[in-house]
Amino acid sequence: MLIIRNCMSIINRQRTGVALFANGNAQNRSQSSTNAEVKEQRVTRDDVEWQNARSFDSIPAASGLSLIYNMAFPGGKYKNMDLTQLVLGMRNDYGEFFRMPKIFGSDAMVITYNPKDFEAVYRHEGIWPHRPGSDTLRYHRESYRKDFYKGVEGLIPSQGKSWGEFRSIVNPVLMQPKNVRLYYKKMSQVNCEFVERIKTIRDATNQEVPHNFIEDINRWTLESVSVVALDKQLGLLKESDKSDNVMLLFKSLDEFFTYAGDLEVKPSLWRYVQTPMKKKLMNAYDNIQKVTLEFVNEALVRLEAEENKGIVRAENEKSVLEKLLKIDKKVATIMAMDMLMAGVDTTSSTFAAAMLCIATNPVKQDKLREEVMRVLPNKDSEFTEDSMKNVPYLRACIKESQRMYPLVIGHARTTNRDCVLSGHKVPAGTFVSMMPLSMLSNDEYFPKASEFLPERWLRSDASTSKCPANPLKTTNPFVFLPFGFGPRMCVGKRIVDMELELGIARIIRNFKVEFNHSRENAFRSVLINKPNIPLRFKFTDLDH
Ligand code: HEM
Repeated sequence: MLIIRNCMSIINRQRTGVALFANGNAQNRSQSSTNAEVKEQRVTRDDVEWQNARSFDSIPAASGLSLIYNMAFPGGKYKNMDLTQLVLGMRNDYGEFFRMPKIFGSDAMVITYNPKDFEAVYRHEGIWPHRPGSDTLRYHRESYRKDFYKGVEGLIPSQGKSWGEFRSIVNPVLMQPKNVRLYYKKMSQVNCEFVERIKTIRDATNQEVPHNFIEDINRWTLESVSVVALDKQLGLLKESDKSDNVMLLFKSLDEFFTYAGDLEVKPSLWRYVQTPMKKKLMNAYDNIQKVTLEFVNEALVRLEAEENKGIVRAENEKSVLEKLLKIDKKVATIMAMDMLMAGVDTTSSTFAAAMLCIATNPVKQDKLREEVMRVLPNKDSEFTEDSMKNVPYLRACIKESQRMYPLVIGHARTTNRDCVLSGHKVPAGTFVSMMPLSMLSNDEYFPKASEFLPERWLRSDASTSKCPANPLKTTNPFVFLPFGFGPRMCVGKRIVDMELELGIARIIRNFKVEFNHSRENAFRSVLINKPNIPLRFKFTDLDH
């Protein structure tokens, strides 16, 4: 999710005319200090590739003023475009490789649509890749509520190493067999509640869920990520059981996405004055912080009570939250907040994409159900680690839907070494935005790209040399990176895998799913690609 912010902040600086004129605000300082640090650590290259490359200045440059006009002013050709349209429009106008000039205090930036460049950037990113995060969240933590955060940056606005620490804690916990079983059990409970909710909200005559089904999906994803972030179920999928705090958290997470999307993408004066939307966003951040802190305090009381009763878990059986609490309560709270903020709309959009693809491809759905029936013989069977190792078609369906409806429009890094991109010298410290978007639907990279073909992600049987390579396989792995790449790839991937695989399997085991409405413009790019049509799926109960 963060990645898109980075793409956005590139565009944003060009888009928000006023923002370009200012220098010296907290956000700009953070960004430039990162770039300065990178430049200081720079290892000078003197190899043949570097010597032969053309200069940075010879990279075709977009005119800053025309970009500002086109993005921000009435009549500008990019003015009313969503991000996907903007990115495709700019490629048409400026080509596959160009730079945004160093104007009005912003750093020079390079935008590339060339997959060889993606590979070069990732291959040179080292173990601590740089990528700026959310400006509004950083402002909340570094300025607005600095007394609370006291320098703990968290994951989302991370310039530093929080994500490395998080990954080193979370991934081992989610790999311990005992923990995996426990999380499977908890997530299965959430998924069974989701199935029951679908049965309750669907229309009794046509079996379709209401037009605002995305809200129910959001409830499900928040409930699922809370199992990890807060060691707690919130009760959002049931009619009773919801405390005021839970509803405040749900509402504030929704507001965060709406307002941050608006402020970080569209022209806004928020960096200089207290706009009404900035006030609302700061209020949403305050509420997320307050409720998360209360839930973390609750968890501490729970754990203390357990300890007093003599219940002691071995180190390798401790939950993600317990491990984070061992570092520090504040760190645990901030990391939990970030999991909640990064883990709802992202997973909901990806789930919606998968369901749209599965619902509109009945032959693939039948094939998927056959596989699911083997691991879940009954509607209420339990998932086991072994069963989840045997669902290649389910995984392929999810991957293929991420290709057809990608969550993000691109990826970004501030290079920490000199790179040669599209034959040009790009010095360390340059903000590079990589845009694979149009390639995901291009036959050159994905044979029969317009078709939903999960088979392209299945391994051909390599045990026999007679077996031909999969002809549908992508021709370039750097084009499709739904969770990013390298040390800085999505820290939530393991959690997402569990949520989506278990959730989709349970739904396909319970229902035949159809979608009998138009899918035109099914998604719209705001910070991420979000569903743009009513998700009126038809869920028909399976007989057995
Ligand atoms: C299907 C759902 C999701 C997708 C497709 C997704 C995708 C991404 C991508 C592309 C990135 C940038 C990676 C890079 O630059 O290489 C990212 C970063 C991140 N994601 Fe996710 N994400 C999803 C769900 C989640 C969830 C559930 C969580 C939390 C538990 C999460 C937490 C984060 C965080 C904290 C970062 C920033 C990490 C950093 O700065 O190093 N994401 N995600």
